[in-house]
Amino acid sequence: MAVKEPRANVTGGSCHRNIEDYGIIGNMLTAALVGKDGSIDWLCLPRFDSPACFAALLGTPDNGRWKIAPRDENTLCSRRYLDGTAILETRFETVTGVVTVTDFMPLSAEPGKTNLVRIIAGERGQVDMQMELILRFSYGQAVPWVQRRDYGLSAVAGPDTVHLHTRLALKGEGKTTRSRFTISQGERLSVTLSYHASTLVPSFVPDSQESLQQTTNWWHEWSKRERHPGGPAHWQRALERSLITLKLLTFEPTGAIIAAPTTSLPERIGGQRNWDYRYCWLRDSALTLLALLQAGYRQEAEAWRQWLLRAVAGDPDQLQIMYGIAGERWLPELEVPWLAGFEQSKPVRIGNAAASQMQLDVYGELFDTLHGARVAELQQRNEAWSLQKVLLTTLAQKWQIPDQGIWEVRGPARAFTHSRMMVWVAFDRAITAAEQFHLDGPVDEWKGLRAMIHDDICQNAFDRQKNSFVQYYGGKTLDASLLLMPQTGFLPPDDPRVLGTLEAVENELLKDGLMLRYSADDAQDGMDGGEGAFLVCSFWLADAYVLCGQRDKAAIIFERLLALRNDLGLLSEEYDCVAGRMLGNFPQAFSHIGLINTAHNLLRVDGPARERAQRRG
Ligand SMILES: OC[C@H]1O[C@H](O[C@H]2O[C@H](CO)[C@@H](O)[C@H](O)[C@H]2O)[C@H](O)[C@@H](O)[C@@H]1O
Repeated sequence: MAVKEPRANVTGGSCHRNIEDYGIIGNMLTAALVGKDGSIDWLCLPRFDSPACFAALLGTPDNGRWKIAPRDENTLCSRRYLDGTAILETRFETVTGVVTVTDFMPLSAEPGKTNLVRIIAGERGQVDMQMELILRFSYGQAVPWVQRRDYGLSAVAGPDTVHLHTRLALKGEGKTTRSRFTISQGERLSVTLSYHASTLVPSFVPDSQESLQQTTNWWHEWSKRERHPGGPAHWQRALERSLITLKLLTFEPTGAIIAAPTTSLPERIGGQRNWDYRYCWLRDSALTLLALLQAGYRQEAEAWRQWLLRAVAGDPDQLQIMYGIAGERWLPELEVPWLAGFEQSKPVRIGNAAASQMQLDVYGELFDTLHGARVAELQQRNEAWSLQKVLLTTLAQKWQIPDQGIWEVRGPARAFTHSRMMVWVAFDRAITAAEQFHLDGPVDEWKGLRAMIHDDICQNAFDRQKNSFVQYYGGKTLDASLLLMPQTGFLPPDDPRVLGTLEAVENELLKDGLMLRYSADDAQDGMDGGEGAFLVCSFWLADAYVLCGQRDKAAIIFERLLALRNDLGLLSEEYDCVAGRMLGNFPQAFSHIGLINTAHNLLRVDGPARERAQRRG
């Protein structure tokens, strides 16, 4: 259901609205963020990780945007996705009438070509409208060569060409293309932006209405495949939206899954915790895959496994924690000096230096996921098992090396408890896989290592005074990732050390009812200033409650988290409880994975947390 709300100051010159004011549309090659005010402020072409041609999200309108909205700024705005689709409809109500703008990206038949269609429909009375198109390639910097065409216009900037197809009268004003028009009840107009590489031939959308129908049908077919766990209607709607959002974060040509389609949406307004998430983290994508798999989406799981085997192929010592969407390894981190940043949160970064970090937990996530895939009877692949055996040989040598941990700290490397626990998971799942599926390997040796790692963690990471495990060996601080202990099967949920940790984490990291991932003040994570509550950690708290038999508390926190979603059902990475607004990249896979898993944990006796714990050897 669309939520009607008054719009304040959303059509003025500044682009800065809240993160939750955006919706996402996409075609599994790239994605765009559409503001409540009808402005598309973020679009990278041709791929998720390509330079943006609309970058107003991280700067000013002059960094590129495409806005279609009533001329009258005094409008009521509401929006919704068409049921079971990624097609976004924004409805504007003015004193003279009502108009809807329907935005979508048809699925591309040719890789590298993208169309973005906007259909404007008069619903009641008459509405005076305006369109403003500011194309700035190369992350909001390069002004293209624009030419008028009988179908609209073409714009070329080096490797990139777009065409605008429309019957609207266009007018060039400075470096902006504008159109003013009136739409009456029953009238429909459409504008399509078509992208292709400058050396290729364009592909047009001949009939926008037909394309809308085809795109709707495609999404309906996809949504129908979902395995519903039942539950209250609003939970089911939330699950469906989260699954569609995860699907939008998959890169169809390779099967890669990105962490989020944006870069540098800040984890603290005005701060420097601004990172590029348009890449494929082994951790995030493995967890996405498990979430898709349990909802019945096996095809995506198989495609990701193929991506994985290609990406990590080669020398096991060169395993990275993240890759580009085609498996690229070199993701140098650069700053974009001409973009002012979301609400002046600088720098804007592209690329991510975390790619060269050591994070031992990824081994555990990989092994857990590959084991989950085997259990789900995805097609068996011998090369996957060969790769796993080689990785364990490397891991056996380096599991004691301090690392950067799940949170990718930029401070000192440490013996992080979560990293070591996930190393234990890697050996544990390998043992289970070998025994359950009769796969060959030095199982006794692995069992010895598994026992040694377990003892090591229990001796060095448990603080008797606090009656809790701690973030790293010898440390005093806590970490929300410790909540995963019972669901990895490392210790049973009724173990007094697990219950002690749950209580300590609640006491120290639960702020305003939401979880911090750690206390940034004493974490020495290499960055200044704190950050918001990290949403996936609150879902983990709910999962721990379910496992520890505190289901009512789990349901309360789950409802609280559902209420934080924006009016379209989307979540960013973090939440600022004081300001009551979203923080961090958006929409973020991690947060939506959390939502899906917790819903299943609450609804099914054999939910994913319990299922995961039972994978223990
Ligand atoms: O907080 C510092 C780090 O923040 C980012 O990493 C976070 O996002 C990743 C993708 O969702 C996730 O895998 C990781 O656990 C999170 O901490 C950023 O990408 C890093 O460069 C940065 O060091």
